[in-house]
Parts: sequence; structure tokens; C-alpha cells
Amino acid sequence: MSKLVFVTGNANKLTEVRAILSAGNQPVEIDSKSLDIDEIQGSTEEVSRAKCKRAAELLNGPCITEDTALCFEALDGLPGPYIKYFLEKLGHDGINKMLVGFESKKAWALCTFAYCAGPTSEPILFEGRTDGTIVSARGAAKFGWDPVFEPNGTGLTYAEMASEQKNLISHRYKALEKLRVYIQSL
Ligand SMILES: O=P(O)(O)OP(=O)(O)OP(=O)(O)OC[C@H]1O[C@@H](n2cnc3c(O)ncnc32)[C@H](O)[C@@H]1O
Ligand SMILES: [Mg+2]
Repeated sequence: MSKLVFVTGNANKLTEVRAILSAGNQPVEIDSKSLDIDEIQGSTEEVSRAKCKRAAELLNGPCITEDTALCFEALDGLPGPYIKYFLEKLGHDGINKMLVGFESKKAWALCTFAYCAGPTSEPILFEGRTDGTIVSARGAAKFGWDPVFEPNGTGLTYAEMASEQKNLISHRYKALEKLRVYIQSL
């Protein structure tokens, strides 16, 4: 199969996806297209499907897209796919303050990859989830909410981990493993 085109406006995602897919004995190569596609409101599945379909229409060919949600147990899964806007407005401290007054600081990171074979095809989704806790920011603020998310059982935030460690347990890694199996079956 020829190279997969990953449509994203987020350089950090692209770096992680390349690192994860180049590991292992059957590497998958990625081309990228930096397009920031409008995102609809809805469930993570609806947001992912609409974005990937739009990307396949714009490219007039096959592509993958990815959506990352950060879901708080106390808020019944919100902010979910809207975490980007909460993070932009509130910052790491504000994300923590959202949970003041709630006992549970539990959260999960949910990654949804979508593959669409072309403009007239329906996207197929691949999900990965990593559970953890929202904590005060620790580690370098290089990528999104990494400093405030501590995956269970690690004692470290994503931002405190070496990229190799994050890439072995992350929501993105788990979703990509499913996508990799699918792609290699094509
Ligand atoms: O063009 P796309 O691929 O949509 O890129 P985006 O930056 O808009 O990404 P999303 O719509 O999926 O929004 C997810 C938000 O979560 C952030 N994010 C995504 N993956 C992350 C990760 O592994 N660690 C920390 N923050 C992450 C990201 O920077 C956004 O603020
Ligand atoms: Mg986006």
C-alpha cells in the first residue's frame, strides 16, 4: 500500500504518529497534509467521521485524521472533543480549577483515528483510551494537556515521561495499533 496521508494541523501529533508507526518490524510510512479542518459539535465518533470525510473530499483521495478528547469522570465525559478550546482559554491551571468541588479527578484520554478511502466512502474509526488523573502541571509544557494528565500506575505526567514511554502507553499508541492492523490487511 502506498504512503498514508495524515491530515492534521497539529505538528506534535504528527511527530508522535511517525514515531509510533516507524517502530516495530512492519513500519507504516506517513505523508502529511497540514490542514486545520472545521470540527462539528457532537460525540467523539460524529466529530471524527465528519472531519475525516471532509479531509477525503478536500484531498479527493484516501486519508487518515485523528481526534483527541480529554474526558473528566466528574463531568460525565466533558470537555471530551472540546478540550482544545478549554485548554486555549483556561490553561493548565484552569483545567485543574474546573474540577475543584468535585471529588473525582479521574479522567481518560481518548484517541480516535479515522480512515476514509475516498470522498464517496464512509470513514472507519479506531479508538484508544488511557485512564488517569488530572493533576497540577508537572513537566515541560510542550504538547497540549500533557503536564496535567497522569496515566494510572505511572506516577508521572505525560509531560514528565520520555517520548518513548508515552508512546508505549498512550491513547494514541493504542488507537494506532488498531489502525496499523487494519492498514496492513488492505
Ligand atoms: O488538526 P487536528 O488534528 O484536529 O489537531 P488539533 O490540534 O486541532 O487537535 P484536536 O482537534 O484533536 O484537539 C485536541 C486537543 O488536545 C491536544 N492534544 C492532542 N493530543 C494530545 C496529547 O497526546 N497530549 C496532550 N495534548 C494533546 C491538542 O493540542 C488539542 O488542544
Ligand atoms: Mg482539531
